[in-house]
Amino acid sequence: EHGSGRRTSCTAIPRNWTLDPAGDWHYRWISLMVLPILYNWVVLILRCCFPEVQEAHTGLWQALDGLSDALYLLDIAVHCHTGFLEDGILVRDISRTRRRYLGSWTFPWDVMAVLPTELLCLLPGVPRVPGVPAARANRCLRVPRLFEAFDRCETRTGWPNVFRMAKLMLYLLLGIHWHGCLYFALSAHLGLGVDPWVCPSSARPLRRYLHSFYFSTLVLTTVGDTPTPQREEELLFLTAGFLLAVLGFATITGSISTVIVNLSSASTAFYPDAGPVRRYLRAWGVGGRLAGRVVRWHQHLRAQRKLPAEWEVLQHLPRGLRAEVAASVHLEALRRVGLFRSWEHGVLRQLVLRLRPQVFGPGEFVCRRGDVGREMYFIREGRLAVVAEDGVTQLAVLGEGLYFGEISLINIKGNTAGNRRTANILSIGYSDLFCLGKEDLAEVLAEFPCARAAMEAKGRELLLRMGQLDTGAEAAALAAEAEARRRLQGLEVALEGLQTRAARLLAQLEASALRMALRVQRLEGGHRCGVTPTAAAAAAGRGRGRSRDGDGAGAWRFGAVSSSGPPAPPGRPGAAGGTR
Ligand SMILES: Nc1ncnc2c1ncn2[C@@H]1O[C@@H]2COP(=O)(O)O[C@H]2[C@H]1O
Repeated sequence: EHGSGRRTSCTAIPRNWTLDPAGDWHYRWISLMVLPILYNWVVLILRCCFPEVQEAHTGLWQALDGLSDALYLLDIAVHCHTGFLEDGILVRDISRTRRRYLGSWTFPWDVMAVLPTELLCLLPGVPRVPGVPAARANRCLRVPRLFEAFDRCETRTGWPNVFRMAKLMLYLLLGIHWHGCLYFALSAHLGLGVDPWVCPSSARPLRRYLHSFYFSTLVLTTVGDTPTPQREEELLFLTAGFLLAVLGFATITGSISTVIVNLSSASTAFYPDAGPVRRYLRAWGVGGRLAGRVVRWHQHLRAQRKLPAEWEVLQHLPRGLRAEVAASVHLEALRRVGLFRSWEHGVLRQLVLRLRPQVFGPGEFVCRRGDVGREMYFIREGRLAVVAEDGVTQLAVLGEGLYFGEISLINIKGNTAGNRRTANILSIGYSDLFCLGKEDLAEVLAEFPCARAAMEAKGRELLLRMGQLDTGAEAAALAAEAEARRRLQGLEVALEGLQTRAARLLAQLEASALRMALRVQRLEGGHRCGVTPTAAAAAAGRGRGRSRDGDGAGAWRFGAVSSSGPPAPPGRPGAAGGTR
């Protein structure tokens, strides 16, 4: 979590260390900060309203107050050293994190929460009570940090709904605690035990507190079974309490019901709801055994924790993360499929995203002979029978780690059924399958010719056994394939020969162009100061370049002898002057 390795001379902590706001250490720290904040929220009001509690343990309160203040101050330092995200990158520069915190809205609140307001008691005229609790009321201003800690914990915990319930209960208890303390303060102001409504004058502070807490529970839970208020102050206090109960408690109980609804909706997100299907069946008058099978199928999913709708649950995750989650859940099961055993981890991770879990109940046909094949299946759990045309005779039983339904998808030569199912497949008990679509299978097999070969070999064997392989057609297809391959090879060889010939012709053309240039130079040499061999060669070279561009022989214009002359080759000053 450190910004750099620079260390102070007296401590092992680097001076410019920073915390990652999403990291573990930050989480631990804000979880720790819950304690002093709750301490101030619970104890200050208690000490204010129950002076005997304050006086009985003055030393303890002073020590705890000091500790809470130290944590508050330390939290400001932690704030200054907490990184932040900018363009998705964590900024760990201390000067920037500090500047950001000082400019944030929380900073003034944090400072106000640690101001030593109890020093006001030292002013002349103010009664000198050590650690006056009311003067420390500003310590309750740290509550945003408490909410931050709760939010973080809610996202991290594996039991968010339990946590939400616990949080609501805490708010509830805190509300009753504050109301009880205020009730006792009012009772003490009016006189303890002067009428049935106020707190009785009991000797023990615990008893007084418990009575107040009980009274407030009755008021705030709107039970209302309290003694009738006698005085105006009592009437006002009770009315305010009931109003608070209506508003606050309605909110809290509403939140609790939301949590409960969330609990049930979380499970319906995992498992399909049987209700609508049952209502649909009832609406169409479908009952009896079929409706029973539908109900039993839904029950099986819940009882065995089978999640056929898991992709809907994961759909909002980015693809890479989804692949990792799916792989961590299903990879072990995929490894048990013989076909995949030798496949690489990365490939299986890609494959797992294409697989759809499906659960079939007892006696259900997964596919029927003659249907067009659109997907194949890998058996994760369960037993399935290959059933003869009579629908009863079992030709084979397939179990965990095997696959079926591939023959109609992979176009085996000589397969008389074409793209139609060659057999009936019946689920004997409940079968948990992975389903792979035809297009997805084609893509996977294109990447893995070995897997295709293995599948084709197995499929051929089955077709042969079932008498659905036309060996003549297979041989003809193989021969046609071999012939096509042979022709293709022939065409490739011919093409290669043509390319060689074309290259040779081009070379000949260039050579003759060069020869011609030299001859022209020699012919002109007698009359004028002629073209140098170098310039002629350069001109020939230019001609070569053109002819390659497709300009052909027409591009040769004896540039070497034109009035402008060819440009001088780089690095040879004076060469241009030597063209004539
Ligand atoms: N005798 C058999 N033993 C095992 N599996 C079979 C047998 N006959 C057919 N199958 C499988 O059942 C599947 C039915 O659909 P397909 O024809 O697509 O592919 C078939 C094979 O995968």
